[in-house]
Amino acid sequence: MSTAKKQYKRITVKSLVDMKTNGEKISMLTAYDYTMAKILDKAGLDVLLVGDSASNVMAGHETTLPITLDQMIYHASAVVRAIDRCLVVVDLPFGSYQSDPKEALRSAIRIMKESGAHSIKLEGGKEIKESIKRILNAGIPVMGHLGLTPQSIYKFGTYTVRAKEEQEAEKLIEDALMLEKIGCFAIVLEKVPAALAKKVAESISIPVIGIGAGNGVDGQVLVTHDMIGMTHEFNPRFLRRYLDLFADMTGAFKSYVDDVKSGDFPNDKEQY
Ligand SMILES: Nc1nc(=O)c2c([nH]1)NC[C@@H]1CN(c3ccc(C(=O)N[C@@H](CCC(=O)O)C(=O)O)cc3)CN21
Ligand SMILES: CC(C)C(=O)C(=O)O
Ligand SMILES: [Mg+2]
Repeated sequence: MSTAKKQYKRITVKSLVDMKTNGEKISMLTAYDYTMAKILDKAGLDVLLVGDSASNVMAGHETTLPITLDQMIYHASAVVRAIDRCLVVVDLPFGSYQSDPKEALRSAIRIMKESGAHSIKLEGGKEIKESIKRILNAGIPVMGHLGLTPQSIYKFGTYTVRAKEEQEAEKLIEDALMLEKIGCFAIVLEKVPAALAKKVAESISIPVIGIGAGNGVDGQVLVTHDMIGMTHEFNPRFLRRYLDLFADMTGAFKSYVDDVKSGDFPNDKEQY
């Protein structure tokens, strides 16, 4: 009897670099739970990001700062249980890596060991170079994140577009080159001018994945709940909404309330 196994083409950090080399764009969305991750994996996404945006989207906080390492591990382990194909990247949350390289490595190891994820992402450039090197030395793939870095929101005060000025743009390019040099497998570029993002993508061999960074980069990422219209009153220019689930779901919930109140639900067939 044949023992045919299901063959899944799993996405690895190597596949992403190959995609850039072959000119194939990389698709990435956020996932925080099993059910959504299952749908995203089946739909053919390349990368799932367990983003610290879970702090906003899942828990209702105003910023990403409050979410804890334990909470990120809880979200990441649910996502990992759902996937057959996607590469899973997990954000190191605020406060879990900024103190020193040893703390950063400890946090990264906890994510890898306790969630089964494949890689981690940290916000920042040269300020956290030693931490990134330490994590990479342990064999953990690292994705960088430059431009708008929401964990530093209180340093800037706004979510406006970053690196519009020459000096900031130069630092961003230097940081991107450094992240490539020390061995990161990809970089997220958030809310920077399209021309700058294109220049960065053309200057390095690792993939640049943009959010609000134009079409000259190697892939795109959005927050899933934003692109399916579940979140409300978040309308940055870079967001394309593919569904209006806030309205559709509200309609469904209203119908359920009506059906319960009227006694229409359950009917004869919906009982024992
Ligand atoms: N739901 C959600 N979606 C996200 O994309 C997201 C989060 N949460 N939480 C963490 C970060 C924060 N991010 C943000 C936040 C705000 C803007 C933004 O463009 N805000 C305003 C403009 C602000 C300004 O110009 O001062 C907007 O146009 O909505 C962009 C990305 C991206 N991330
Ligand atoms: C917006 C993306 C890149 C992110 O870091 C997150 O969802 O936390
Ligand atoms: Mg994040």
